[in-house]
Formats: sequence, structure tokens, C-alpha cells
Amino acid sequence: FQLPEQGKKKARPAAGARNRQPEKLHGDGLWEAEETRDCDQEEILVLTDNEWMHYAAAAAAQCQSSDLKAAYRKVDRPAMEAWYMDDSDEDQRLPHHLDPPQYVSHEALAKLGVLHWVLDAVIYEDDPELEKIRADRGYSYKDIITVSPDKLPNYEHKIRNFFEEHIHLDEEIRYCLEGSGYFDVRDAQDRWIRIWVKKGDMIVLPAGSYHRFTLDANNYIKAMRLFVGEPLWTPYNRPQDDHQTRKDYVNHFLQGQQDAVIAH
Ligand SMILES: CSCCC(=O)/C(O)=C/O
Ligand SMILES: [Fe+2]
Ligand code: NI
Repeated sequence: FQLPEQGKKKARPAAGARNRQPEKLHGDGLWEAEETRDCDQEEILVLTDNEWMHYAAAAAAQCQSSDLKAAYRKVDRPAMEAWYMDDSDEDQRLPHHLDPPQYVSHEALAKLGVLHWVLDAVIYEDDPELEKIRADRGYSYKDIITVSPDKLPNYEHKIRNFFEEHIHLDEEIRYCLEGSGYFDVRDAQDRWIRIWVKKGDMIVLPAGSYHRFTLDANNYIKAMRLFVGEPLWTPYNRPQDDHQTRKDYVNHFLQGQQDAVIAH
């Protein structure tokens, strides 16, 4: 693959893909890398998702400009989707969109303290970008969990517990290496937001945030679990409103957003 020269090249999703429903952007979508070699010469490369991942990763690794690096990372695959949930009792593995769907931006997730990166899961065993995040955030511990009916011992019991609304006293950090699943979080008005995590998505749910996890209809996820120090996976099921970790989360992330709604 050609690598970008600083400031000269742009990359964007294939034009046809932009008008499709967000779900269809995943998987077998094609990407275009538009390379401007000099002022009047342009070349469009059409790449598969996998090729594009490698192209973008290589470009980011060799590029000097941090602005350009960010631009390449941003478009290297479709954004992780999140949406408000309906309140139907149907199978938890279904998407549970509102009608019409109401998507939630990454900025709105960030206000709830939910962090997100897209990494190249193909190279997870030796990925400088992952190692940088681990070093920056002190994620000294890691292991891998596979959640599927045939791979996870005591599957039924565990999947039930994952879907009980709970908090942890530390961040919940998960990096999806294969498959997919839903992490549900509460917004400041206590509405459920469903976050669809797929291969390459790494998310952090803050300590004290109510959340739950379920597989989607594919029934399979392989994820890296990370932690600062010795891991504690203990869930504290809702209600935990008197727990100091919960109070700290509410004060830090939700209070301002709740006040803003009341002021309207
Ligand atoms: C994909 S990791 C399984 C879910 C989990 O570990 C957890 O703690 C959910 O809240
Ligand atoms: Fe959890
Ligand atoms: Ni993001």
C-alpha cells in the first residue's frame, strides 16, 4: 500500500456506503482511499474492510502529523453505533431500536464517561496503539474471555448475571477481538442506551455507572478484559445509589446534565 504524504491525502468511506443504513456499513462494506499525489493527480483505491484496516494502521504508524494520524484513525472503519432502546420484553439479543431509531453520538457517550477507541484487532497481540493506551491508563492486567453457549463454562448463569443492571467499583474495560455484543448504559435521565461493540472496538465504562451486557443474535464475542492492578470483577446490582462509587459517578458525570434538563 502507498502511505500518505503529510497533508496531501484524504480518506473517506465509499460514497455509495454513506447513504446506507448504519448497520450495513459494517462487515463487507468497501472503502475508498483517495490519494492526491500532487495538485492535479488523484487516485481512488477501493479496499475491503480488512485491507483498509491495514492501510489506515500503516498510514497512522508512519505518518508524522498527529492531525493526519487522527483523521486516518477516525475514518478507518464505520463508527461504533449506539442508540436509545425501546422497552419491549422481547429477546435481549435483538437490537431494541426505537421507532424511528434514535442514535446516540460519541460525544453524548463521552459526557456519560464512556470512552471508545477503534483498534486493529488482527494485531492485538503486538499492537503499539493498544500498548500505549495500557501504559497511559495503567491497565496492567489483561485476559481474554469468550462468551458463547459452547465456550463459556456455566454460560446460562453468567449471561443472566451480565444482564442484571449493576455497577463496578472500577472501570469496566473491554476490547472486542472477535464477534460482537451489546453494552447497555443509562443516560442522565435514566434511559437505556445500547452500544453495539464489534471487532476492534475498545470501550471503557466508568466506575459507578449502571450498565449490563448481552450477546447479540450472533451469540459470540471474544473480548480482552483489562484492569488496573489485580482484577476485581464483582458486580453490585442496582440499587446502589448510596454507594460512594455511585455517588462519585453521579456527581462527576450526571449532575450537570440533570441540572440542565431541569433548567429548561
Ligand atoms: C464481553 S465481556 C462479558 C461481560 C462482562 O464481563 C461484564 O462485566 C459485564 O458487565
Ligand atoms: Fe459489568
Ligand atoms: Ni468513539
